[in-house]
Amino acid sequence: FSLMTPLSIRTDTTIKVPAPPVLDVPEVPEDHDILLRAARGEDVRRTPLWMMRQAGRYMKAFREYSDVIPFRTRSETPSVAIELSLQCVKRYGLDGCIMFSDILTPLTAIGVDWDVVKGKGPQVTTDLSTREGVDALSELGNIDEKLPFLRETLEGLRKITDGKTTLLGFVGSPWTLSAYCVEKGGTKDCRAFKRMMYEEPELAKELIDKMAVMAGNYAAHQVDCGAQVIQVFESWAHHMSPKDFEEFAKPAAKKTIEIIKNKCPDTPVIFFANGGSAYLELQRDMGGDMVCVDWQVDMAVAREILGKNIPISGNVDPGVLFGTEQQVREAVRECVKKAGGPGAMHVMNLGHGVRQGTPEIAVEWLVDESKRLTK
Ligand SMILES: Cc1c2[nH]c(c1CCC(=O)O)Cc1[nH]c(c(CCC(=O)O)c1C)Cc1[nH]c(c(CCC(=O)O)c1C)Cc1[nH]c(c(C)c1CCC(=O)O)C2
Repeated sequence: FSLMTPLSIRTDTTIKVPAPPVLDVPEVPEDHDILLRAARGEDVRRTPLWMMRQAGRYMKAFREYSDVIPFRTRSETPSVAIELSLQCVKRYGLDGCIMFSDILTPLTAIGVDWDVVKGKGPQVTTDLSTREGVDALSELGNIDEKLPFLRETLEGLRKITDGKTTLLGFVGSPWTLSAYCVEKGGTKDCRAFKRMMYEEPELAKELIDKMAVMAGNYAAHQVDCGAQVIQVFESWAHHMSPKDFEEFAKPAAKKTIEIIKNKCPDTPVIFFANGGSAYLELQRDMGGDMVCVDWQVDMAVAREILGKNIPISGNVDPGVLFGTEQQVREAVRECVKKAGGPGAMHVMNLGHGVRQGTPEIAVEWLVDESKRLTK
């Protein structure tokens, strides 16, 4: 799609693809790359912030796209992906801009078919529960050839965000990606993948290992395209016991992180295990630079378990955004205080993604309160 052509998605709807956007937020010299610097553990004057799922359906401006353009078209058309990544940054002045994409996006390049179906969520159609399925996976290969939109999106975003906000890339963790594939989408109890893990542990580990290599190289490619920080999402940590995490997920996530750090030693890596705060002590040695914690653990407890020297990210309860202004502001103040005070090796975030239906004004309160707190 060229930037100026109208993008016809349905016969009854035409949505104009925006001209290349400018990021109309003031440049604050002392905040230049504040998120990047905090993720590296450097001294900063306040706690920087971004939010998981900051680009999403809670925003009216986003729904104008998501109501009419299917997910994959939206995330794989650079001009649209750039616009959707920036909407929330422009509106709220966030310190981080995460590219609009999905953890499933790279699966296409290794021969896995998937889509996001309205009302159903992600759906995987390739069968990866068998030996034949796992053997049939291809190597990631040349990403610029297989997923050309990625470079265009990230390079475009970096040009616009440079000096104003930090550009984040991301990947799914190998265990979560494998589970998504074997479950063929969302799941209540992860039954099919658990069966594979217990009945055929070697096959499950082979699949997870292939995902580990893919995710590491895919993330390194994002850095090559302009991403400044990488977050690794173990989104389904809540399906794991500490033992499962140690045996199946952790070695593979460490391998992904190791690949990224070997190829991009200067790029901070954040590891996030959603629902994994019950085994935070197992996440001290992931090999990344920062641990992001979910909202089920008190920030003071998380800080205690991880120690003062590990940069920490999180963990305001996304549900608080349905509360009053006072409650939102209080939650931010408490989180910053418990993490060690403004700028104390902490990146403010929610403990998981912004929920659908979240009032847009509540996000304004959260951002405003975070930015008010300085050293
Ligand atoms: C588990 C996971 C997925 N995708 C992702 C994760 C890890 C983060 C987490 O733990 O939540 C990662 C992701 N997905 C999306 C982003 C964009 C950047 C951002 O965080 O703002 C990111 C970082 C856009 C998206 N990816 C998806 C949406 C919603 C569907 C849409 O916009 O049409 C968005 C905004 C699709 C998707 N993709 C996935 C889910 C659960 C869904 C929602 C399904 C639904 O509610 O219909 C898988």
